[in-house]
Amino acid sequence: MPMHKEAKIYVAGHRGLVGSAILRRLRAEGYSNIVTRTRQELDLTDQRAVYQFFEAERPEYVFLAAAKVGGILANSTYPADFIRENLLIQTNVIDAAYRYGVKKLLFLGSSCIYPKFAPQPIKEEYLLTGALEPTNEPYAVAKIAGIKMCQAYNKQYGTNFISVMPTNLYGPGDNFDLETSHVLPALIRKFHEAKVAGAPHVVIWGSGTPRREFLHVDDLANACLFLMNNYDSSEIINIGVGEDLTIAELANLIKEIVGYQGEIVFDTTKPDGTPRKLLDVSKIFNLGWRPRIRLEDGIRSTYEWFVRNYNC
Ligand SMILES: NC(=O)C1=CN([C@@H]2O[C@H](COP(=O)(O)OP(=O)(O)OC[C@H]3O[C@@H](n4cnc5c(N)ncnc54)[C@H](OP(=O)(O)O)[C@@H]3O)[C@@H](O)[C@H]2O)C=CC1
Ligand SMILES: C[C@H]1O[C@H](OP(=O)(O)OP(=O)(O)OC[C@H]2O[C@@H](n3cnc4c(=O)[nH]c(N)nc43)[C@H](O)[C@@H]2O)[C@@H](O)[C@@H](O)C1=O
Repeated sequence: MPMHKEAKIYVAGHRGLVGSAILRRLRAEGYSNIVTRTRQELDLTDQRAVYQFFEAERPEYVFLAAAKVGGILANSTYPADFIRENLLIQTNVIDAAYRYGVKKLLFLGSSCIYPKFAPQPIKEEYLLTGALEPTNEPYAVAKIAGIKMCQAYNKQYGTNFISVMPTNLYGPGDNFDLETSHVLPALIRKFHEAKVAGAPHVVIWGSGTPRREFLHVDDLANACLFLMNNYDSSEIINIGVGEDLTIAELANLIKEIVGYQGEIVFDTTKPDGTPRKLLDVSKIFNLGWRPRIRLEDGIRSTYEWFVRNYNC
């Protein structure tokens, strides 16, 4: 059953890339009873605080978009933080959702849960059929635990917790820190700063040959609301666009959009990560959902957002 417009909805992680987009979308669609807490107000790794919050607020629906998130370097530098914080946050929120009678919860997984060498495009059924990519294995193991926890609670307690697997995301509100960000915001920043400084070249990590798929976060938010209102299965479901490109192609596209004239240099001492990560999106497409924002348009608007918000 779809959420009614006055339903009490908790968006966990509402200041992040995904949570802020879900909040925008909920407000745009007229949902008026939305609960949020900053990390300062509610640390989701603190079980007691999470139970107290659910007991006091009694949300009917939960979008679980709070997590420890980062790009390839952050994941490989802080594996302990990635597994610990994600296990704690998701365990606390999923368990509290069960204990305090949440009608439906949407858990955000990630495409990195699939085997490193999964056949392409990646179908949902490939989960746990092979070894994971080492640069983000602890994060992926935490996400897989979250999926299994939702499924186990549905089976044992009859809850309605769904798990969605988005591909790589980007958009307004992304993390542009060069040490911890994902590739797309990192390249926007690198090309912009090189243009402003008149630098002769921009360094791209790895060989440029890995392929990635990119989904604008406003499309992702749209998909999350669509699934919250139309999907009631324990089976995981992919969210993507169904097309990918190489990191070198992405770099050239961003270079052109930013208007940078210099060279691109590849630093092959940095990891490539998974060689290819293209999701099979036939399941969500068959339900009637489609992304709307073309990659080039999405990068252009995200670049404009970056320039406005980073004061450069
Ligand atoms: N970005 C991507 O490319 C992809 C993301 N996803 C998934 O989407 C979800 C959201 O990711 P994204 O929006 O990119 O991440 P962000 O880092 O942008 O946002 C994460 C949010 O979680 C909050 N948070 C983190 N730790 C805690 C804590 N201990 N207590 C309370 N709040 C906390 C952060 O709060 P604060 O702002 O205070 O730090 C922030 O609002 C994650 O589950 C991620 O795995 C899936 C696929 C791709
Ligand atoms: C969403 C997903 O995101 C991560 O996996 P990833 O897709 O490998 O992440 P990424 O965006 O950081 O890199 C993609 C590719 O791009 C190359 N690359 C080039 N130059 C830069 C660069 O400047 N920064 C970054 N970060 N990467 C660069 C980089 O070497 C790699 O080949 C995991 O957190 C994983 O857990 C997860 O869920």
